[in-house]
Amino acid sequence: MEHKIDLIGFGGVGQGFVDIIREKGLKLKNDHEVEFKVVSISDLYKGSLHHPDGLCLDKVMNSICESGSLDGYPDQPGLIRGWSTQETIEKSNADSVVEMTFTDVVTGQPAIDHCTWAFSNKKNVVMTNKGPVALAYEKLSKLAEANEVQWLFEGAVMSGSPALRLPKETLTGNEIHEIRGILNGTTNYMLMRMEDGLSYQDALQEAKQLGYAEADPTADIEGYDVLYKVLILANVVLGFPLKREDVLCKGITDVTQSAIDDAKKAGKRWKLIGSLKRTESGVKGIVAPEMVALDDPLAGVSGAMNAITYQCDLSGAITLVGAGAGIKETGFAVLIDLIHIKRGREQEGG
Ligand SMILES: NC(=O)C1=CN([C@@H]2O[C@H](COP(=O)(O)OP(=O)(O)OC[C@H]3O[C@@H](n4cnc5c(N)ncnc54)[C@H](OP(=O)(O)O)[C@@H]3O)[C@@H](O)[C@H]2O)C=CC1
Ligand SMILES: N[C@@H](CC=O)C(=O)O
Repeated sequence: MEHKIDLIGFGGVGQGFVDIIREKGLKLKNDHEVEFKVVSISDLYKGSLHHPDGLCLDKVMNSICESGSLDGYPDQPGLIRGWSTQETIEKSNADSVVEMTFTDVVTGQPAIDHCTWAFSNKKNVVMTNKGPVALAYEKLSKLAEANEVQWLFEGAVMSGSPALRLPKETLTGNEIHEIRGILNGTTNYMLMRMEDGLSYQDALQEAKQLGYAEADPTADIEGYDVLYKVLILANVVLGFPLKREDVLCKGITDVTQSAIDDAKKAGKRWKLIGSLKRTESGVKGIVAPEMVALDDPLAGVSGAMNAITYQCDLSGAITLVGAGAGIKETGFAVLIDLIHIKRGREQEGG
């Protein structure tokens, strides 16, 4: 079965996903009987390409490596250059749109528009962008449902670790009354490197180079990225429409070198924690740094690794530890969502 896709946003994650398809395309075809064909790529500065029969991904990556843009992709009959993102989503022959543009922590745009255009044109959306899920979950879910398409976003929380599919599918039947975890790879990596003696700025620089940080890393260090993940977990896992303004949010900007040294002396370690708790009046969410004791399981989760614990009424506490950020890991999240869409189509007899 062929599954045609548009890639919207072609930065680290987009290119990581393309590399996975280049490496594993044949195996995916053999194991899952699916061939993912990238028919369009649209990026703000790198340009855009569309070919209804599919783009050659080796040539795409050669062009990116040589010029940093898609301009070096060779001409061929049927190739269209220069479509805007809207034209790409509305005019291409793709089955699914993969949205990997930057996460806007105030408006969720332009990614909310990207979803709206895709659903209105009967296209599934897979996304790693957190904005639309955190800010417009109810509205966009309804639009996807009305158009009988799927909206999947496993990569939005803990990149390639199944932080959403685990509670939604494997733990289903439980009542989850509390969720707590380390939900940002950049800050967890920075806190580890600052314990090693690196300055705040050098630690941030490393996290950027490793592809963990947001395009504007203020979102990581001020806690907004965790705030978004907390909103997603509240809406999607707890089914509660928590809003941004309901969550107390504090990042790691006050965690200075001397605060790190004080924690060390006390046999503790700083971690940026996101948590949600059901209360009589709804769901309470908090994002803040905490000093955890070294024997707390969260203390051992280091670097870009993240961890999340779901407190369940039947199965007790279940903790998932895995990558919280990373190019290949987030590319995998896109792949697994696309495989799920393909499985869903099979079940419907499509
Ligand atoms: N990196 C990670 O570990 C993870 C990332 N995510 C999320 O995935 C998304 C992508 O992350 P990542 O690849 O690292 O980020 P990058 O900043 O590397 O890539 C984002 C790309 O989107 C492009 N872009 C921005 N606005 C538009 C637009 N309006 N239309 C088309 N393209 C646009 C940018 O273009 P240009 O640079 O040319 O301006 C850039 O190439 C983000 O939302 C991020 O929050 C989620 C989980 C983990
Ligand atoms: N910037 C984020 C990327 C994944 O969501 C992080 O560091 O966790």
